[in-house]
Amino acid sequence: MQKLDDDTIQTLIAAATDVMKNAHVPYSNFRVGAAMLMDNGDVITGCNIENASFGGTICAERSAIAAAVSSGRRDIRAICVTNTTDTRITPCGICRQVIYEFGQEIPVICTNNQGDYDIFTIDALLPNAFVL
Ligand SMILES: O=c1ccn([C@H]2C[C@H](O)[C@@H](CO)O2)c(=O)[nH]1
Ligand SMILES: [Zn+2]
Repeated sequence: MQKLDDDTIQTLIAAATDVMKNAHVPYSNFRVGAAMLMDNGDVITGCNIENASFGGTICAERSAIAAAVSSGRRDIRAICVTNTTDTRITPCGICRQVIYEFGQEIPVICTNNQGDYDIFTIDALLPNAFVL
């Protein structure tokens, strides 16, 4: 896995934490924030967006990826995901598949409300991923 320096990790945690304020979570009240480091150094964020039709909910990770790809950027160097609890959450199965689409070596920084984190490659989180 490519080494991520601690400054970069802290920047991503801060951005993921900040974007949680925008989460639309009237059903679960569970805020999630994602922040991605792009190849050019930009940080692109996303929050979860819930829907009355629960299956229409978009996770923070896919929200960030949709924002990046829609603006023509798809070189994801790392993705950080955080939440407001003391659990270091990992991306759901759908998000793992979507992250994998943009690179099997992408580091996923999984953090909690204390700033504790674990880092896994997406390949480790989604072994034997589906590919076309
Ligand atoms: O990695 C995750 C896991 C869950 N959620 C969201 C979806 C839903 O709004 C809420 C509860 O599942 O958390 C994310 O955004 N990312
Ligand atoms: Zn998800």
